[in-house]
Amino acid sequence: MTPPAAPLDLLLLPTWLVPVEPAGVVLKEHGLGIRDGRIAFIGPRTHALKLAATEVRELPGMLLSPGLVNAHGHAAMTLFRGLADDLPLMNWLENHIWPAEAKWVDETFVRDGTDLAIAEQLKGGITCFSDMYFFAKVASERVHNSGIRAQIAIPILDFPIPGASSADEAIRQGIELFGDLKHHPRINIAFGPHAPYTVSDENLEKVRVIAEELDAAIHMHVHETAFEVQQSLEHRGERPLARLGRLGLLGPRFQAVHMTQISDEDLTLLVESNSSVIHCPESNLKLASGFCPVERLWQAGVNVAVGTDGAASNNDLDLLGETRTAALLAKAVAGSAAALDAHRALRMATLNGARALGQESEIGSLEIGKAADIVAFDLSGLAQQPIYDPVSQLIYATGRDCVKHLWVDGKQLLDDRQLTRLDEQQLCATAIAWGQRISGHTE
Ligand SMILES: CSC[C@H]1O[C@@H](n2cnc3c(O)ncnc32)[C@H](O)[C@@H]1O
Ligand SMILES: [Zn+2]
Repeated sequence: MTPPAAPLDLLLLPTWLVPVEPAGVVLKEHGLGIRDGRIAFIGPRTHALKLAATEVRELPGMLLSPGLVNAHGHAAMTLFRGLADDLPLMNWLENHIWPAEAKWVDETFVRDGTDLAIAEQLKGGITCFSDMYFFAKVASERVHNSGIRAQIAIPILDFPIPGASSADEAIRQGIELFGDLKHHPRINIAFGPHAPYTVSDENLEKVRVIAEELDAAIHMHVHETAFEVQQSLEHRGERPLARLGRLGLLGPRFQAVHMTQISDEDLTLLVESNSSVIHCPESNLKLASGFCPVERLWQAGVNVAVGTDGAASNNDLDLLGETRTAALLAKAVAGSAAALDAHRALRMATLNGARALGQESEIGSLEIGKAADIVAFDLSGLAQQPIYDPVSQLIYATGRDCVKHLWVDGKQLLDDRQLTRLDEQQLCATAIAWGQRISGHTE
């Protein structure tokens, strides 16, 4: 006789359950059970109600989906939100953001800015984010404390940055943090060479060797603008992606952020290397950087995920809104209304993000055995009625204010829109104080 299964810790009974895998499926009258932080049951409601469960939550009018994965951002830059708007990339970076970072970014800044970013992301349905910012150890501590999941990419540039006096120093710190956190259940350390125009061949080679040795991901801004490609052609005689290919960086662990410029040769390199592309449409629009041809990449078989980029170039960390922008923009860029339909857009914001971060066996879809990283969207409001296809409604007609509950590893981090582990009022007060200091109102 097989012993009866242990009771579920939690049984969720939503109106719609969208597993994302298999693609295009919407389950009605179904339940999802969680045990020990993992998805232990998905099945018809009638069956679910016969199971022993410590807690049962009816979720009427709600759609349960995998937590959103924000595949690119600079978390602590929340404290620079709105500091330098309406500028093109290099002017924005060189004349505004890098000077502000040199003046203000220290461990306290990263602590407070990362906490603010985590809170904003949890409230927006994001259960996992990728971060690429200074003082990565501090960011990893904030992720650990908050309960969210993250990939933390160690920033590497040829020049001194806050927290590291050289690329060698940054790489050394990265190796140490990788070792410290290699068994962490929610944190992965990656290497983040900033961009082709800020990292030499010599330092890129070092990153390749270390990432290969540790089996770590490489996360990098690539082909963000036409200017970047043109400069590289003028000074090096090759396109940045081709250079990365020549140096051996491309591969399934490579995450190319932006990719607004894609030649036929670039596409072949991405496909053959099985690299992922991280699309950040709102940052690309705001900095007038260009358009990533998502549908062309998708049809060629490239894994495309979505990211917000930092709050200084977006200016929010709203991945649901970003996904809507991505879906709309993809149609305009492809010249086809069928490009990036709502179901594929949701897949891009969940399972593709998980895959880009090397996490698809753990997260990104609601499947038995995966971590219980789940979000409940409330579709009962008037702006969502009537509902023919709840996924269409979610992508095209729903804002992040409809995020009602959220779990990471089965732990509830958002309950009825309230953060369970972070103090929202305190976070606001701290952010306001930083804003006053930075804009020169005090001190
Ligand atoms: C490598 S640490 C982060 C570094 O990148 C800067 N940054 C933020 N957004 C962008 C972007 O869209 N393109 C290039 N660089 C960006 C950030 O300010 C830090 O200096
Ligand atoms: Zn970025």
